[in-house]
Amino acid sequence: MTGPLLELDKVALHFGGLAAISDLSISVNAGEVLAVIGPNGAGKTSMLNLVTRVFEATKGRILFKGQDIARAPRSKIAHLGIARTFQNIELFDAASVLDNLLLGRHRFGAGAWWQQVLRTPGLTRREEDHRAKVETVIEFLDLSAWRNARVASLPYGVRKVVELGRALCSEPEILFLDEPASGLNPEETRDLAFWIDDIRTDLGITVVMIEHDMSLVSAVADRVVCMAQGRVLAQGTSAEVQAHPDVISAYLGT
Ligand SMILES: Nc1ncnc2c1ncn2[C@@H]1O[C@H](COP(=O)(O)OP(=O)(O)OP(=O)(O)O)[C@@H](O)[C@H]1O
Repeated sequence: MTGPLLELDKVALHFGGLAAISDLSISVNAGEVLAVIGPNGAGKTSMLNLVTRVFEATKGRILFKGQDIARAPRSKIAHLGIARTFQNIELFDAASVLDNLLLGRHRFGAGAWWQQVLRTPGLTRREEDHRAKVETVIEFLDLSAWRNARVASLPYGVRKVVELGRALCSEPEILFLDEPASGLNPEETRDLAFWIDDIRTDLGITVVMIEHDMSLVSAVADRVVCMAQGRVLAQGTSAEVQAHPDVISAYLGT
């Protein structure tokens, strides 16, 4: 594939009279960790909600591997290989860690109804494949101690890891993380930095991370985009973006 893995091309999103995103163009290269930073209300989560089709762009194109997905059905997004986590963790609290992770496999299907009724060998094989993949994710994220625990009983930091695990179970090509470090203690944030690096290096998954914690951004991002008022204000390395005068003014509100 030539060109970026994902490209937002002059995208806009309006809520009534409010322009949450205006003329936004961002490229994501395969294999990179891109951090998106910006002050509150800059449009970072809206951008992610456009790519994952929670919202529909008012204008512009969103190209994933060259295909415009700006108006694709929401149900198609996971099938294309795009996964995400949420700012406010979205898991099934009453279910176990294992069952939540198995839900991450839904894009690969549960088998036709007749296979389920007849318990065909094909279905059994498919279920075994799902279990095996989930076990690799449990090992990768060091979740084995929590495998059978109900999500509701888990500490906040572990729930965040489970949500990351569920996204990985869908074997995405690109993974969006919405404020992955929020609510984590320094040790958990350090673990997260290692995992993000391993997700890119060992699993070959491209990562786009919306994050306020600049220590995490500096530790893992190859490139940083700073958004403000629904647009790109600056982009470059973490050091370049943090030193940019427009970025400093946007954070100071001047
Ligand atoms: N569903 C919605 N309806 C109306 N306005 C919305 C909606 N979602 C977001 N907005 C508005 O769009 C703008 C961008 O919000 P968004 O949540 O994308 O910013 P953000 O950069 O992610 O902020 P934060 O860092 O605080 O999460 C804000 O003015 C917000 O109030």
